[in-house]
Amino acid sequence: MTVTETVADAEVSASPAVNPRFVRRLMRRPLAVVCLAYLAILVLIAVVAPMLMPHVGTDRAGDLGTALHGPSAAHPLGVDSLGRDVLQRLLVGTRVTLVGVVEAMAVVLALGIPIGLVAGYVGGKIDRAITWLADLVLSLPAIILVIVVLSVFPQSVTAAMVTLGVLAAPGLVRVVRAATLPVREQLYVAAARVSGMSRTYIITRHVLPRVMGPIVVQASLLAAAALLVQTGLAFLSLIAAPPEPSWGGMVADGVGALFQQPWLIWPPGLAIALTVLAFGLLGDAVRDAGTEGWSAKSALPLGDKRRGAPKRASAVVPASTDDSLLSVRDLTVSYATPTGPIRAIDGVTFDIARGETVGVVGESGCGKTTTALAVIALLGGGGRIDSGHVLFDGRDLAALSESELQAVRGSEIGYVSQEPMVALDPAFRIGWQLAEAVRINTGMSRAKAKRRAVELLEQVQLPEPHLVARRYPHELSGGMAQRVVVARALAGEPKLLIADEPTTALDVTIQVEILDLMRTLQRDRGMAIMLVTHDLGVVADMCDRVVVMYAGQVAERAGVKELFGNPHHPYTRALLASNPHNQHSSAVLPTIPGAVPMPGSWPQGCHFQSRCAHATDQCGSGNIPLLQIGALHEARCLYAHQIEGA
Ligand SMILES: Nc1ncnc2c1ncn2[C@@H]1O[C@H](COP(=O)(O)OP(=O)(O)OP(=O)(O)O)[C@@H](O)[C@H]1O
Repeated sequence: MTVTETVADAEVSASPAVNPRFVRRLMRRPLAVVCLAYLAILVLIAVVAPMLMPHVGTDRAGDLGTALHGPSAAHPLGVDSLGRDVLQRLLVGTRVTLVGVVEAMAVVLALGIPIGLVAGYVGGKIDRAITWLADLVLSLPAIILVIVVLSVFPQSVTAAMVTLGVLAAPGLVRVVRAATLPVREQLYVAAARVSGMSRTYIITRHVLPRVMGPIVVQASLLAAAALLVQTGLAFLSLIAAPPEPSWGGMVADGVGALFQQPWLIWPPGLAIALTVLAFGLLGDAVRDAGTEGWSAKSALPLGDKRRGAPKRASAVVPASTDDSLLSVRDLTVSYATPTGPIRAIDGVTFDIARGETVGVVGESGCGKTTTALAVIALLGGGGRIDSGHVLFDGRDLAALSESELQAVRGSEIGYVSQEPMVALDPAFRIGWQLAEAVRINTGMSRAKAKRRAVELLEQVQLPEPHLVARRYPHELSGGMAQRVVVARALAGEPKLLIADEPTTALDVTIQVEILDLMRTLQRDRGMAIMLVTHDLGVVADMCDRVVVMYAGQVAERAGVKELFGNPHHPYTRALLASNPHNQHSSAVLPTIPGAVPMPGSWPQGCHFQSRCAHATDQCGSGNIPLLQIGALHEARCLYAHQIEGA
């Protein structure tokens, strides 16, 4: 048996919902076991008791001579005011009580979970509309509406409990929405989108399992509330009319005979209290067992900047250069802020040819990540492409719909982020996550996709790939996790790999290994790479061409040797001078005074002028164009031709 066949049998496809580890964790909790056993017995009683004792539901009276007798051998829980056996009525009354709870909960869950997930995940206007509607429904007086419904459907348990379910669902909607918001920002959700997965698939596979904890807790509280409302309505004889036994009705009987036989309220009262307690304690135990297995590392938020970019109408699309795989043309991106939109990317243009590695460099805040995310339309936090084109293999990605983009992401463009640990879903085994990406991007069968997952792990040089496939993300080191993320990016055999600082979170020796791996994969597959990095050493080592970005603009672009040997923009020169790789003496490392201006506070004219030793008055007026220095060399500086050599 080969390594790949072994994993096909392995637990690659285990999902948290059926995860035996979860069941084991739950069963380790004595309270959970007791509550489960109690509720299981109740369900059994609800099913069996009415069948074994059909007369109990219709008996208007029993032996009146024994009425209000306390517990005895013949009647272990005593006799009610009409001479009927309390134990029998309690057992048969379980059905109507539980059916009411199940009906209400079915409605609450069927409405609350999907609507809450959509509100939290999709956001925007849909979220606002759902939240408004939920608040409106929650402000309605539930009990009064239930009573109004009962006036139309007298004594109908179903009508009462369905109405209650509809009125209680907004509470669950709010909880699910609130739990979905942070999950939506997780890198592994963005990674799933980059892998080409549909919105519905991501919501059900990646978001829903992570919000199950709050759902279970809220559902258990709502079940307890539904039980109390149901028994309350029965107490008032609004549902389950006598002689039908119900726990609420039995409490009412007990209250009627409180002074002659106070014992009568104890059996139904205790049954109600214990069942409410069981729902609550079980909910807590399920939540704790479910979250215990997740790695704390997975909780790192993605940050504001990685969510879907709105689609933009296509204008006249310029042609890309002949051999270009990716041609970014005059790309302008802005972020919505409380004070209005601010421009973060201003007219960025560059090309990446097939099989070529292009480095995008610049200080923090220059717009490298925004540019990378705009290419695959994964801008977040109110980011949108205002103008420009992202021409990829003949199509303008900036004008495609979300579903068209799904077909490109993952299968044609892979994405590797800087935080491998949070780019993997902590709830799934590595093999499952890779197989899922393979299946979605290639349409392979499940069995083939599992084998391909292990092949990919072999290709990224992970030792014992079949064992790695069985592990969860928190069981991997940072370097291993980044190899897995690279493997997943390769699942669809992309033509372009966007690597956004792929080694930043790794230590130095692992950085070298990951870069070597990317180089090897690129050579073997002829894939193009867009490498976003701060590290000029990495650029020199890996790239064919370089795009230097400063404050949202391209400051200079050239072939790597040309740029390092003959930089013409003062910013490029300053960056190279402050590069520790260039320092051969023990002299103090030069730094660039000042800081990159924030979007919204860019100066008129040259964005670099306030930090530039060559700046003149002329630099502060008008747009500074990119000047041609050589065939493939341009710099955005009025004095570019006067500035020579490194
Ligand atoms: N959601 C957002 N809302 C407002 N401004 C944002 C948002 N995301 C990013 N920005 C701003 O856009 C600018 C460019 O950010 P970006 O992350 O693209 O820069 P970067 O060069 O990739 O930086 P780093 O190397 O630190 O990742 C920054 O000034 C940043 O503060």
